[in-house]
Amino acid sequence: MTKLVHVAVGVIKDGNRILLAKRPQELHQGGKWEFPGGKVEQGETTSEALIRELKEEVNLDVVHTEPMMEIHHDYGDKKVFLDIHWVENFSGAAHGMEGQQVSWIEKEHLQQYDFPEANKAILEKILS
Ligand SMILES: Nc1nc2c([nH]c(=O)n2[C@H]2C[C@H](O)[C@@H](COP(=O)(O)OP(=O)(O)OP(=O)(O)O)O2)c(=O)[nH]1
Ligand SMILES: [Mg+2]
Repeated sequence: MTKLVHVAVGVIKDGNRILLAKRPQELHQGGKWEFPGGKVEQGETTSEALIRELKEEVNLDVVHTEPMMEIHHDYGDKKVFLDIHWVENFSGAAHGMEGQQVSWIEKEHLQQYDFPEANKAILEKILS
């Protein structure tokens, strides 16, 4: 049986730009670009998990998140439940706290990046 992971994912918006981070090579789906986020721990809401993860991963102070969409995806070696929120209310400057590359990308250029398979629907929603 493959494990199921509940992930809080943030589509962080600053005007027309969205924040992307590059997944470290050694992780699941490594080398691909992602929307920052991470596993929801026991007792946390998705929003609480996302606020914690965004501080840990990219050093942003987030005040509020807004549910956007949910995606279930089976990678074969891992099943993920992506609980995706919009993040528009934050302060600070984005920095890759774990040494990962982070980049603000214009919406129109997002399709040029290599994302995990599950992210297709997120891209469509951002561009809709
Ligand atoms: N943060 C994030 N994760 C994504 C996206 N798309 C996508 O399929 N995922 C998957 C990749 C991972 O399997 C999982 C994210 O979990 P994570 O970042 O907490 O897990 P991890 O690989 O760092 O840690 P581990 O489970 O290997 O211990 O969700 C995305 O846009 N953002
Ligand atoms: Mg993570």
